[in-house]
Amino acid sequence: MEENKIVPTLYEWAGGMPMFLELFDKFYDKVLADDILEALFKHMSKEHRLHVAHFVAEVLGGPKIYSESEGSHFVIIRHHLAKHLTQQQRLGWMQLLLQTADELELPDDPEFRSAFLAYLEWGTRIAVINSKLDKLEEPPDMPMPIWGWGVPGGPYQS
Ligand code: HEM
Repeated sequence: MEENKIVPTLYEWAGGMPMFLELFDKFYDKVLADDILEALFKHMSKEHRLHVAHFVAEVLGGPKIYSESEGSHFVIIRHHLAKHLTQQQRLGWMQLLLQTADELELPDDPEFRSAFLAYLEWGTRIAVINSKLDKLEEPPDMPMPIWGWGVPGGPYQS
């Protein structure tokens, strides 16, 4: 990355809130049509897809809609407790999300995709770990995660 360039957040580079809303809307449509994932999600609330879109957008540098009016990192972890998620389910979740990202033509530059994938790997593995627990020992005011560009430092801007 060149010097003196303003580095956008991952949220901005992805396309902002309209992109996150569409991404998770289409993604959960696919989840409900998926043999492996349907049973897990068939009772999810109407707001589920909106909350996940707001959460991921915030982690990637977007507005604090999730943490200020919908939940917290503690709350999101609590949603996964005792769900006993499997690696097969996690991989199915990842695969459908990445497929949706391609279909919606999220930026596919190596810098963005490697950072986005790193966050998804981290977040889904945390979800699986927490799903094996029955209760949370963490403090309720634990901070929201914040994800950045990692080693590339930003998108390639010529
Ligand atoms: C980055 C990764 C993930 C994020 C950010 C995330 C986010 C969330 C959020 C915000 C909720 C609560 C939604 C609400 O307010 O109604 C939730 C619930 C849930 N998540 Fe995740 N999640 C992730 C990964 C996963 C994975 C990998 C699975 C399983 C394959 C999973 C399964 C579930 C289930 C079963 C629920 C409860 C659904 C219900 O209410 O019936 N999550 N997740």
